[in-house]
Amino acid sequence: MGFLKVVPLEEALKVIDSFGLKPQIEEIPLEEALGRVLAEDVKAPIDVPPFDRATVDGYALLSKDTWKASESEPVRLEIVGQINAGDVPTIELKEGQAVGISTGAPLPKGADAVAMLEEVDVEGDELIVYKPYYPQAGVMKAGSDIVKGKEVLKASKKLTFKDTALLSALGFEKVKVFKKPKVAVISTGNEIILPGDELGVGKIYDINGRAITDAIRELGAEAYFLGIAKDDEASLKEKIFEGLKYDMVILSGGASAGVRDLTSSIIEAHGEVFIHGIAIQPGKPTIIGQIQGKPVFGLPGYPTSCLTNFTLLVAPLLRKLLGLKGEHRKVQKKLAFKVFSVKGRRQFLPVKIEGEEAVPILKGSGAVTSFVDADGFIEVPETVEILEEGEEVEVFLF
Ligand SMILES: Nc1nc2c(c(=O)[nH]1)N[C@H]1C(S)=C(S)[C@@H](COP(=O)(O)OP(=O)(O)OC[C@H]3O[C@@H](n4cnc5c(N)ncnc54)[C@H](O)[C@@H]3O)O[C@H]1N2
Ligand code: MOO
Repeated sequence: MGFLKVVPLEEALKVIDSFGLKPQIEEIPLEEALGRVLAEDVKAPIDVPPFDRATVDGYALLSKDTWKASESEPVRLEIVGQINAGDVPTIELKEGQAVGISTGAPLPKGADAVAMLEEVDVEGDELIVYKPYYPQAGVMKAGSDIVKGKEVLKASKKLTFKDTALLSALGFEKVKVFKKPKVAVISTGNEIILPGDELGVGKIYDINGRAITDAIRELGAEAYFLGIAKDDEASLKEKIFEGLKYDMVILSGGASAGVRDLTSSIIEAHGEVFIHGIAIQPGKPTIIGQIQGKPVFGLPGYPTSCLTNFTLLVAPLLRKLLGLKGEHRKVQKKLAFKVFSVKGRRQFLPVKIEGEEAVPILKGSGAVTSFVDADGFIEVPETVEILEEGEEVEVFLF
């Protein structure tokens, strides 16, 4: 067993593209839409508010009746009833009339302003008005918040509570969103145990399973952690086949060329291995294959290699399936100190951002803190061996 052929990153990305996975759309209740990605542009089907409504408790009236009103010469209007929020107004106001109205109630026909309760007096069925009211005073016009037909949300938007509030205001009971891809996650290795298990000699707690599962969830997709497969054919095969219930399978560990590294031979036995080895550092021992038409990724065991390759290979696929647009977020920083890189391998160096500086983390890909402490990574091309202190670098944020 050995690496079949180490290929450039672009070739690995082409293979992933050739799986031909496309975003799927589903309609879900608004109740479940928070955090989901909108699959279509949304136009307002109604005016908001849907009717001219009172913004204060008081009296609806005809503004022109009040234009001559003053403290010394108040205007008297006849009170002809009361309209409360939720009522259907049947009254049509005529000159010289006013009607009691509560905040949120629809304005009756004829009325074009509302006088606040505190500003008027009532004597019997007479309203005494002491100042002029201009048209629309105390009124929120139909469509003044959102006008019918306006585009309010764009496809590919991850819905926040503000967006779901907007959709609710527009009366959407259901929303079209992109389906969440379902991903099976498997850690492999006789040495890997789960938190809660006793830490025997030679054992280590699982990092990759947790990291990948939660990275997938953070993107908005569904992750199913199937636990740890032992380094034997039966155990690995069982977990991989369990994983084929989902849209794709991600394994970590067992991807390099050691004698125990069975992942590649199992994929080959039941499907195809397209790639076994990518010319990047970290992350060289990576497998991309398929079984029963489902993509199967074998990521390296070293945690930082595993997470880097998840970020470079799997996350873009998941983002595409989730309907998310936009490239990796990048920032320009200055390198905090000189670093040496391996010639002939494209390197992704984890860095921490401190102010205007990108500080390289040199603990190696076997360290969990290489990615936990990192804010992102910088790319060093194959041809570059030295990056100088103070050099401008582009940091791809995690
Ligand atoms: N002869 C060669 N050996 C190795 C090569 C190579 O090119 N030729 N590459 C090295 C590099 S680089 C990497 S990266 C590792 C990756 O190897 P595997 O993918 O086979 O991973 P394992 O051997 O299973 O594990 C490596 C390391 O990571 C620990 N590990 C594995 N899974 C987890 C997990 N879920 N959580 C935490 N830690 C994990 C494992 O215990 C090992 O210490 O191969 C090198 N060897
Ligand atoms: O490829 Mo390993 O992933 O260099 O650390």
